Amino acid sequence: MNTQKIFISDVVTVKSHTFLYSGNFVNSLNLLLAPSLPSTCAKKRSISASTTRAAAGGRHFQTPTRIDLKPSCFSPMAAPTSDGLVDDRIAGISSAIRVIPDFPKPGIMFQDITTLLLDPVAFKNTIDLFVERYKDKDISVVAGVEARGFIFGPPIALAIGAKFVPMRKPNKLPGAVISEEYSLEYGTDKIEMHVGAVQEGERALVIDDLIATGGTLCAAINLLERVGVKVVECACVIELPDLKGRERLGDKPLFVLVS
Ligand SMILES: O=P(O)(O)OC[C@H]1O[C@H](OP(=O)(O)OP(=O)(O)O)[C@H](O)[C@@H]1O
Ligand SMILES: Nc1ncnc2[nH]cnc12
Repeated sequence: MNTQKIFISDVVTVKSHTFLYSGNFVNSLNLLLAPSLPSTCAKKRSISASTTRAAAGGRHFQTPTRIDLKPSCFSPMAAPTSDGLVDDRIAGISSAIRVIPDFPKPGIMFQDITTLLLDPVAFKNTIDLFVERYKDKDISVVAGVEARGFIFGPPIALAIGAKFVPMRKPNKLPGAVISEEYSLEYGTDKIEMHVGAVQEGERALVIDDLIATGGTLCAAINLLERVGVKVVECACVIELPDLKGRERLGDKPLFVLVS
């Protein structure tokens, strides 16, 4: 395996939460860290058509219609595995993630994992890296956060012999639920879990595609801990470190592949 040394940051706690898509600052990060990226990374894309989507919690985004699904810019850097070494599969995962400037609104560099899903090798490597890490950790619950945690969570759960528990946006689950509210830039949002999906004393992994401010993962952790589940770790494909979501998780370990 080809490896290189990488710094891993520690986990600390912050209390406040502001929801934001990681915009300007990730933009500058990409430009700083990836001087060899195609120049289209820095340019605004033309929007050929748009539709308005009302998202959960009242967020309204102008959604550009795109023509191609080929990677046009790449995530700037591969993140470490737990031992401070970079697995050589990480570079392929990183380069399969497309970055869309100005989506869903101007100034935001959207980390698009749909291109990762189009690459069976990179997608499998993503799942394998998580499975290798969690297969011997006595985890009985993989909790995935809607929507993109539903893509990565189930194959990990199947591979490690755990159940998959969806943590859904409000009013989607048909049975009795417990809810956890969390703050957004403007207003609040909520995630919900079915009552009885997990039992006190179980050990859980929380999985999502990306951590930005950390509000979503915090809410997922709180939901599980409220019913007596031990959250062993949170795992994401992507971390946007400058948004300090890791700090918001307090002493809860966070494992990411790409940042
Ligand atoms: O760390 P945070 O600041 O909480 O942000 C991270 C969350 O934001 C994105 O989901 P989004 O809320 O856009 O929902 P979606 O997956 O349904 O599009 C992402 O998939 C995470 O779940
Ligand atoms: N920049 C970003 N790309 C994709 N999902 C996000 N969720 C929050 N910020 C995001």
